[in-house]
Parts: sequence; C-alpha cells; structure tokens
Amino acid sequence: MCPVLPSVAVNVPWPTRPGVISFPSIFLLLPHSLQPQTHNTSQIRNFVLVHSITRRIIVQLRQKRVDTNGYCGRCCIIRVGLRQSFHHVPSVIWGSEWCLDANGSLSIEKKVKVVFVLGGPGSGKGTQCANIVEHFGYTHLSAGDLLRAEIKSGSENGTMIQNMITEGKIVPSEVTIKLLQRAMLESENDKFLIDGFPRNEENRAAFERVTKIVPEFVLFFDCAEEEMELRLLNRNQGRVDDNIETIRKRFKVFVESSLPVIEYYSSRGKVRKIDAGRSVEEVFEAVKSIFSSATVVA
Ligand SMILES: Nc1ncnc2c1ncn2[C@@H]1O[C@H](COP(=O)(O)OP(=O)(O)O)[C@@H](O)[C@H]1O
Ligand SMILES: O=c1ccn([C@@H]2O[C@H](COP(=O)(O)OP(=O)(O)O)[C@@H](O)[C@H]2O)c(=O)[nH]1
Repeated sequence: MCPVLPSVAVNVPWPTRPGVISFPSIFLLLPHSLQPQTHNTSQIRNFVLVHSITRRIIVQLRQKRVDTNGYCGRCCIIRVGLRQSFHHVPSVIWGSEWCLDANGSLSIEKKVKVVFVLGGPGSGKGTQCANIVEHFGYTHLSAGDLLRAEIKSGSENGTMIQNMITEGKIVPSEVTIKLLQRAMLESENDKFLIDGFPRNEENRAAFERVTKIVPEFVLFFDCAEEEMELRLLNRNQGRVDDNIETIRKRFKVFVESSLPVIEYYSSRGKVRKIDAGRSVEEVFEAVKSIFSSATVVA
C-alpha cells in the first residue's frame, strides 16, 4: 500500500522510512484516472517523474499543496523502478512549473522567474539580494553560500570545493548546478535570485542546457576594484577567501571569466547595470526601480 495518499494499491514496496529513499529511484505521480493496473509504463503519458523525493514533497502532497496540473489532487505516487524504463518519455511534468526531462534533470517552465545577480567579489550582491527578498518576494540563492554549506555538510565534494574557494577558482558547473537545482526544487517559491552564478561561459551554457532556464534579466553590480577590496577586507565573516592574496586572484577570475558572461547577456539586452560604488541605500534605490519596472512589464 502507498502510505502517502489513500485508496491506492500498488504492488511496489514503499521504503520503510518515508523521506529516506535511496537514489536513483523513480516515482510517478499520476492522476487517479490513470492509475495503472499494471506497471506497463508505455501506457503512461501524464505523470511526474521525480528523480528523488524529499520529505518536503511528501508533505506537500499530503497537504495537497502541489498543483497537480488540474488533476484535483487525486493522485498516487508509485515507485516503479529504474530510470531506464522511461526512455520513451520526452518530458514529464509536475504541476505546471517543474519539469524533469528523461535524464532526470530538473528544468522549469515559463512560470519560474530567475534573475542572475552578478558583479565582482564585494560589489554588494548579497547585501542587495537581502533587500530584494524583503521587498519583492524572491528567494535568494547564493551559489557561494550553497557551496560553503556543501563543504560543511561533509559531502564527498567538500574538499575539492574548499580547495577551489581557497584558490579563488570556479567550482565545476555540474556541482554548482546540482546545488542550485536542488534548492529550487525544494523551495515553494517560483522567483529566484541566483547570486554569484554563472561565473564563466561554461557555467552559463551548462545551466541553460540542463535547466532550460533563461534569466528574466541580469542585475550587474558595477564597482571599482579598490572599493571592492576595501569592502572584502572589512567583511569580517571569517571567510577563507577574504584575504588579500585570494582577493586578487578572484578579481582576475572575475575579469577574465565572469565579465564575458555579462557581455553575453548584454548583447541580448538582458543586463541591468547598477553603479554599486555608492552607499547601500543609494544602490538599493536603483535596484528598486529596476524590479518595480520588471514587475510592471511582467
Ligand atoms: N554599498 C555598499 N557600501 C559599503 N559597503 C557595502 C556596500 N554593499 C555591501 N557592503 C559591505 O561590503 C561587504 C561585501 O558585501 P557583500 O554583499 O557580501 O558582497 P558580495 O556578495 O558581492 O561579495 C560586506 O561587508 C557588506 O556589508
Ligand atoms: O557559482 C559559483 C559561485 C562561487 N564559487 C566559488 O565561491 C567563491 C566565493 O563566491 P561568492 O559568490 O560567495 O563570493 P564573492 O566572490 O562574490 O564575494 C568564489 O570565489 C568561487 O571560488 C564558484 O566556484 N562558483
């Protein structure tokens, strides 16, 4: 029996401890009317394929807070087996927002808004993101914070990430994108500020390829190096990379690898550039006018 929603009988054993589910498992979320008598997946067209299922998803389903794309919450979740069974399925939909492709990659359809927040180290991205969250209801995803949390979690990538950050280098796209995807999947919000990513062309192309997300726009905090250096040396958050040697390396990486990303988006009319050398309040005034007009346009 499926313990998540009532009146659904399936032959597949549910994991003994909900929320602790081994990878890679495939879960189907089906409208009740399509509840299969067998597990003949070739008959199944409307469902959600979830590469992993978190406790949060289970809770949302229990509370029927997941929009099941018009299926009135009459759904069942069935654990059916390995990913290979689904090679015939081009894409699958969860509600109208989340999409996992046949490779199990998360992409998000139109409804989700992403704004990239870019600028040199110390330009004030994190500071202004906190203000934007408060005034405009976005969820702030700092790629750097996600990577630092990954180190703390004792992940197998922890040492590699730690070394990259200490050297001011860019962590492989695959690692950062997975963390961003996971954070977006677990959030109930549909508006995200992605802060400090993409940092190079490879980051940018990989993110678009994997998630199919194109940013609404790119907020670019433009600030002189001397000012950023002063700010970083005074940041006082105990970060291993806020020392003069690593700061200089980060500036070099920013100019050589990150500015081309900003130029790429600039050539597509997506960049909203802000003079970030002013006070926090003045910068936020400029930020506000950009987000206010973006809201009106949307
Ligand atoms: N406009 C500003 N003027 C002066 N100091 C600032 C300004 N914006 C941010 N700061 C300070 O500079 C440091 C770096 O800001 P932060 O937002 O962490 O930058 P980033 O996320 O771009 O690395 C922090 O100590 C922050 O308090
Ligand atoms: O997408 C990212 C974001 C951050 N970093 C690493 O994390 C460090 C700190 O980044 P963060 O955005 O937290 O700080 P900033 O340099 O903007 O102050 C960078 O120098 C990189 O080593 C990375 O590799 N990829």
